[in-house]
Amino acid sequence: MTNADLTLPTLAELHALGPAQQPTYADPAARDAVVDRLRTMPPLVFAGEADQLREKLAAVARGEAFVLQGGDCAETFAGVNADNIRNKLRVLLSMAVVLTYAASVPVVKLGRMAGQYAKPRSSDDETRDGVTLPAYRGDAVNGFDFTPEARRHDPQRLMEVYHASAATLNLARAFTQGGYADLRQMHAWNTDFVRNSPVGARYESIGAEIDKALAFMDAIGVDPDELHTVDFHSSHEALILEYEHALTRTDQRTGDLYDVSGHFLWIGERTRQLDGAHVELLSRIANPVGIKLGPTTTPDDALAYARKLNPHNVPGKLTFITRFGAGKIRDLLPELVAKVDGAGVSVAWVCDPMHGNTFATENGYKTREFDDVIDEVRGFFEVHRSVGTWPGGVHVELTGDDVTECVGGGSRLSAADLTHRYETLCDPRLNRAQSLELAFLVAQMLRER
Ligand SMILES: O=C[C@H](O)[C@H](O)COP(=O)(O)O
Ligand SMILES: C=C(OP(=O)(O)O)C(=O)O
Ligand SMILES: [Mn+2]
Repeated sequence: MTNADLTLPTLAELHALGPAQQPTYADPAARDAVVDRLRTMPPLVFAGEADQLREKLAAVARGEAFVLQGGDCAETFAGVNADNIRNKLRVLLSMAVVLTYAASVPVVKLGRMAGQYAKPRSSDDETRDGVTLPAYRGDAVNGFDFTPEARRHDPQRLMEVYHASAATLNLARAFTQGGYADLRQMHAWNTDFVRNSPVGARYESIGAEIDKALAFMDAIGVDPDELHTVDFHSSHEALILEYEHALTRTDQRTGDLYDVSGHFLWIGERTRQLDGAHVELLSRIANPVGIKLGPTTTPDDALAYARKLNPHNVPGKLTFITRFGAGKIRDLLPELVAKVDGAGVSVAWVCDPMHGNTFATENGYKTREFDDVIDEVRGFFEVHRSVGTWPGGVHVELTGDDVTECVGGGSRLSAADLTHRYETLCDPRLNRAQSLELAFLVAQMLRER
């Protein structure tokens, strides 16, 4: 048994806990109709798949595997097309190959994909040229256009989240199981604009070594399935209670509850109140779950989260995703890790080096400096090394396209360069080259351990 209590609180009971960051729907009857309809929809993922992922994350908690979790800050309905999904998948697959090959460690691949449509925001409103409207909260809630109609919270969008997630998952399953993820295709994942960069060349040279190894295996008649398909899992922040509640179902095999909107769900930094609705809901499900821990998290908080979210201390059930910022991680993380480890809590530790390192440029772009991102990962490795725990993975906001949203990296993007292709609707993502560079640097940190 992975959870404490097999009953599901009602939506009304969850709302009575005063959840943060929820949409305000003007028409409760329209909202209820959407929720009722969602309750009848087939599961997007299967409970058995969530169990398999939990087993893989158990290996991470034991120090035997590494998590690569990545994707957009905010997926969009407009982004549900083959090119966009393929580009994200291939950057993740390329990064996973670099990590697996260069660091000889199994990589658990988790997309921030097929459900990542709802955003918590710092402010409820946005003002432009003296006009104030509700803030954009992700395509799950409202539209990005700065008009009163677009910014209205519309419950019908939850139905669209379901369909967009289904379409994305369907293509991801086809890509990862249907031949495209074959290791022999790894050169094809390297797109032109990266191939001609130093990091692209480095990737191609790993590719040449892998080709040699594959030819050798061919010659001796070894051809394992693992070379042809990839295990890929979906994840998103479980933010909108209506949506996650409607997709929480009892598994016929075990009688346990699963949130079938994704394989892995996490609780965000802004909704991690210990007695709050998000922690309550995710404490009832058997999926592997994560919780973002920012710099205000005390060691006792972390122990309380573990007791609540994983009362039976099941390995692989709980992931702590720390997001302290490069300037704080070395000071604040050691005590947290030491206390959790000392209490015998089984947890996978994952580093989100993005959300503690966001700043605005003088020309008004929300950005992150590539060196800060790397420095936070480095700090994460240092802390785990000093405590004697396993740095279990990274969680990054990235895209498969050649966008200009984060400064720095091999091509030294400057603040002025951000004007070229700044396309995110929420937080700045690493572009494809920056993502591959990060993979090489993390592989090196793993090797040096
Ligand atoms: O993705 C995370 C949050 O939604 C995001 O960082 C909030 O950004 P904001 O401060 O612009 O609202
Ligand atoms: C909202 C996010 O992060 P955090 O909850 O850590 O701020 C996110 O992952 O996009
Ligand atoms: Mn974000």
